[in-house]
Amino acid sequence: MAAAMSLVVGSLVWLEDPEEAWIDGEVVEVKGEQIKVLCTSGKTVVVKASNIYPKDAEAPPCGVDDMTKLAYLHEPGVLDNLRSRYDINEIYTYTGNILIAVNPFRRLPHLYDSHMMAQYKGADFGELSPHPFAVADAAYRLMINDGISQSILVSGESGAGKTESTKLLMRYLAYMGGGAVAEGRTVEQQVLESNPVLEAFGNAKTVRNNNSRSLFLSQIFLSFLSWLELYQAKFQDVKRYKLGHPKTFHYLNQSNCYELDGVDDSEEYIATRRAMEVVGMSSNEQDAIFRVVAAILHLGNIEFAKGKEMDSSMPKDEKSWFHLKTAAELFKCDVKALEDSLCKRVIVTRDETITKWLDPEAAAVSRDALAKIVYSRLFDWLVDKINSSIGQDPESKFLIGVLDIYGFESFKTNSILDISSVHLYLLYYFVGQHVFKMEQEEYTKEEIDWSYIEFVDNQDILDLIEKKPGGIIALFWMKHGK
Ligand SMILES: Nc1ncnc2c1ncn2[C@@H]1O[C@H](COP(=O)(O)OP(=O)(O)OP(=O)(O)O)[C@@H](O)[C@H]1O
Repeated sequence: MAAAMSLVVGSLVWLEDPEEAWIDGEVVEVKGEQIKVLCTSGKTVVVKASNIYPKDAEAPPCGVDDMTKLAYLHEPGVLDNLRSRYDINEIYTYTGNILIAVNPFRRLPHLYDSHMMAQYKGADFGELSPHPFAVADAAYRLMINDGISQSILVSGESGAGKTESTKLLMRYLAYMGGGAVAEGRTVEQQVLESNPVLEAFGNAKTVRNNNSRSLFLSQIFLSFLSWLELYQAKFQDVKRYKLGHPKTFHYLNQSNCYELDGVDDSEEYIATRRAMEVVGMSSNEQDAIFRVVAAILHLGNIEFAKGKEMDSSMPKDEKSWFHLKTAAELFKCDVKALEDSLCKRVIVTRDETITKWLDPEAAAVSRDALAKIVYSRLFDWLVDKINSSIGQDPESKFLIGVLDIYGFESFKTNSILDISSVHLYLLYYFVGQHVFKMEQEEYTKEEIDWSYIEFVDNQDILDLIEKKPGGIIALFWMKHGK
């Protein structure tokens, strides 16, 4: 049981329900560990005392704006509070200095207009309703007044609203700090327009979210959104880059999904181009970007067959030769050099350089690796370009980092894509160090009477991965001679 509560007839409680998650009710009979509860829904159930959580009889019907005000901070209490607030259109709630956002799945423009930004400017944290602007304002003022860099971590499962929240934080920070105008564009405009550019090149449609960052750079095969825009929008561009329908490209046709409801690809393409202009990309640079993107697509269509030498490979047929030549043309590199980079591997030892043929299977792996690395470099270039065009001051001593990172999602099978050691660290730092340890130290310092809350952190898992010399990574490098 969550809290040591004395259950008597008349106690209000929460109990788990397979459909509703949690339902509430009133204890009508206590027989040792067996508790009979009359649920609000009308049904009566008998449950073990250890499966029951106390319900605060005095909780306000509209909920509380900071969960630390709750009498019981357990799962049903937290969820009930969030729902009560959501029912009155309050999508934000604090837990101390953490802001919880519940995705409204509808536009709420009145919450984010310039009048709202002006209200939050300089207001004490907690003075106004919970809001991302309040978090951004607190970070901004701490940086300016105390001269300490700040970080804001935005986390949650896919589709939870991280990107939207991040945009709001950025909008507020740009509003506070971005007054300067460069080449007719304000820094605020440039910061905000950097989003559509990064989204066009970094996002993909997933089962849960049409514009998901979850696969950011890790699976370019699914990241077809910008290619799709590219194809649909401008016929002359399609011709220039020798493109065709997305379904003719291996890197785009894996998901069999070429259209998104409510998304007009040509409009998106034009918006992306406009955003690229706003963030300061010249038309030559834009052309180079789309050339690289198109080249990657052609690269993906090169298939390999057995070559003349033993265990060697070569482009399979005329079609593959066409894509190889087009990729080379678009990359502006030598066709033979590109072919060699796919079909051969160069091993440099201390004494000599050995060139080894790759069989068709290995050549395909090498092709995909090249596509990924080029795409990844392109994306890094975009980020650098945006940063320099926004006028990031290399001399600046302080910064506010906004990290938008998906949280751990518990799927039936969790793959390596779902959780990384970065997540484990963040979880360790944020939940373990920040939420629990720091709070508990604070209580001890202020001599507040409280009972120690036991929590299991993920230090053991981190040690398993990273600890030297016995961790997985250390063992891996030991085996591979580094
Ligand atoms: N505050 C909000 N107001 C209105 N709509 C919202 C808000 N937050 C989220 N949404 C809606 O939910 C959708 C998904 O949100 P978002 O893309 O921010 O999720 P995410 O957590 O970043 O997902 P992923 O990890 O998959 O990238 C948005 O496209 C938008 O329609």
